Amino acid sequence: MTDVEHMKWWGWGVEGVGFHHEDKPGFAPFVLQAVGLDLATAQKAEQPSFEELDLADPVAPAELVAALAAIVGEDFVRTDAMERVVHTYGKSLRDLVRIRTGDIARAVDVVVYPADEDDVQRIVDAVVAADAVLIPFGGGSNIAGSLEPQAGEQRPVVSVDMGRMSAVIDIDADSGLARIQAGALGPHLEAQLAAQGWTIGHFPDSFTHSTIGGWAATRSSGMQSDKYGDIAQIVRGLRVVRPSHPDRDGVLVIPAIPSASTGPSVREMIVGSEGRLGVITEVTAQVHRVAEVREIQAYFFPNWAAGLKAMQAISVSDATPIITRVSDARETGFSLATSKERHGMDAILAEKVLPGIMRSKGWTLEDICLSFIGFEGSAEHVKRQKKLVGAIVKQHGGMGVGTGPGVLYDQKKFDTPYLRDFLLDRGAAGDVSETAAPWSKLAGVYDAVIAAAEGAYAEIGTKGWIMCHLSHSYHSGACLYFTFAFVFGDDPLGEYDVVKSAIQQAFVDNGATISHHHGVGVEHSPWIEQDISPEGVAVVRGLFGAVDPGDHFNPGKVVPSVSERV
Ligand SMILES: Cc1cc2nc3c(=O)[nH]c(=O)nc-3n(C[C@H](O)[C@H](O)[C@H](O)COP(=O)(O)OP(=O)(O)OC[C@H]3O[C@@H](n4cnc5c(N)ncnc54)[C@H](O)[C@@H]3O)c2cc1C
Repeated sequence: MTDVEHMKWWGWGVEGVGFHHEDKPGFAPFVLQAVGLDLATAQKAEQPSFEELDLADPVAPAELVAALAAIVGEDFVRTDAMERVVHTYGKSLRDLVRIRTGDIARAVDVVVYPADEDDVQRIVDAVVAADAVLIPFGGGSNIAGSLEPQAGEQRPVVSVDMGRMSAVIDIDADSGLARIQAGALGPHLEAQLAAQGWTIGHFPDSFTHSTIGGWAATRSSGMQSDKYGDIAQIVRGLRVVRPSHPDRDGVLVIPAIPSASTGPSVREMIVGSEGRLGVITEVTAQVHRVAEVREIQAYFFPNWAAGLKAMQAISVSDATPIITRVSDARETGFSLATSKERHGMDAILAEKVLPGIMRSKGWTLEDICLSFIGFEGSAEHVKRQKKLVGAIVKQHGGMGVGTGPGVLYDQKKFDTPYLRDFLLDRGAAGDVSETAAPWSKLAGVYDAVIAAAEGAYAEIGTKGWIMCHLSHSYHSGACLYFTFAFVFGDDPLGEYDVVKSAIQQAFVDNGATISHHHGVGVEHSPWIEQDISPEGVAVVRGLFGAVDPGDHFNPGKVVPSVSERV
């Protein structure tokens, strides 16, 4: 036993926890209307059987396994089937479908658990000496195919699980800088920081099952990025282990300097490198004092255009919210459908009074858009922020409805990821694609993506659903986050590819990026040239090739491999 926590081998999160709709009366009718799935009659699939997985024997030369065991001890080198399966995929829809159907083209061979940076250095050197492949593993939550070995990989593949390295090492309270070991999962590092009155302020939806090393390696962004920044801003310093040289160890050290003019930023090269430049062992993160007051306020807008314009106005105003988020009318419908049953005054307010007020304003209820805006700071600061935001909302025809829905949003934000498994159990795919674009292009991107998804559903002959919210606002633009779902036919992955590809292509065709915060992996790399230009890809490929000429570090991710080795 390693005591390192992992998610279910076949799905999201921990065993025994899942999505339930029995207490949400609007959910079943919503799903029926959205994708034609009748939850009353849908057959629920059996939980996949681990014993039925057909896993090839590991390519694990005895000398390599012995060398790794000599570094970390035998208990921390694993070649058993469960460990290999858990470390082979992330949690994208493709991963979930493949794992459920036993489709594992190439599993990792050996899993090793270093205890400290010295172990990592010796593991890296042993892997390179054995001409093997090394894939760093954080929480295994990525959804871009960032972990899977290349299908044709002949060399042994070693997954380096960072889970034993999960400490907050120290906090420089003067500077608000915390040194954190790369394998710390969100709740673990936040608890250690909170014990001393600090927070990292980085809360991706996958927070419970992802690590700070993984966040850095994928250029992650959390729901409070408007105030605390994306991980690229939060990561100030880094330690990264690379192969050692005859005259020095291989630790690349980026000190935590607020800003430097020292040539191209190596820190920026590491952030988003998805394991291709080495193993991140430590991150020095900007942390903040836990705020005195935290409030998530809910607002409604008469339509999407008004909601977008209001978010843009907030982003360039004096207001500094932690979250600005607005859902389109479809996602608003979904949110209302996943609300728990209401009783008494609560029901009367939500179902009669509120719609009555909206109608009296001339709003069409099918067009309304729900928005959450979050505030943190001193009581006085929060009060002022709410006033500033309230005025902007009003100018754009919106209205505030208080903190009630915001409290619910805060409570259930980490539960929603279980929904994908619920749908898959009943023959439906649900997944996400997200992007960012300048404000001037956002409305066009939105329209193009909705049209592209509808075209894709028509192509595969199914009734599909797509909805969107705006989150992560910047001065020049914002992120659009699309969620799509459909009941699949005989070829779930083929059909999924048609929809996902149509959406990704619509991003690049309309001036948006292929990924705002989910990284590239292998799932988004087909569009990387269209995103950063062929010359941009040549630069990235040149970097990876020059510092890893043997193609040992997570080959094939971010930019497709051109190595002859696979
Ligand atoms: C339901 C769901 C919701 C999500 N929500 C968000 C969200 O809100 N925001 C967001 O940004 N992402 C989100 N994600 C995506 C995912 O959680 C992020 O990509 C996350 O940063 C991955 O972290 P991890 O620790 O799980 O890394 P892993 O999945 O284990 O690894 C991801 C990549 O990073 C590399 N890596 C990991 N650790 C290291 C290390 N120590 N050194 C070098 N390379 C390393 C791996 O080799 C791999 O290439 C979501 C995913 C799911 C399934």
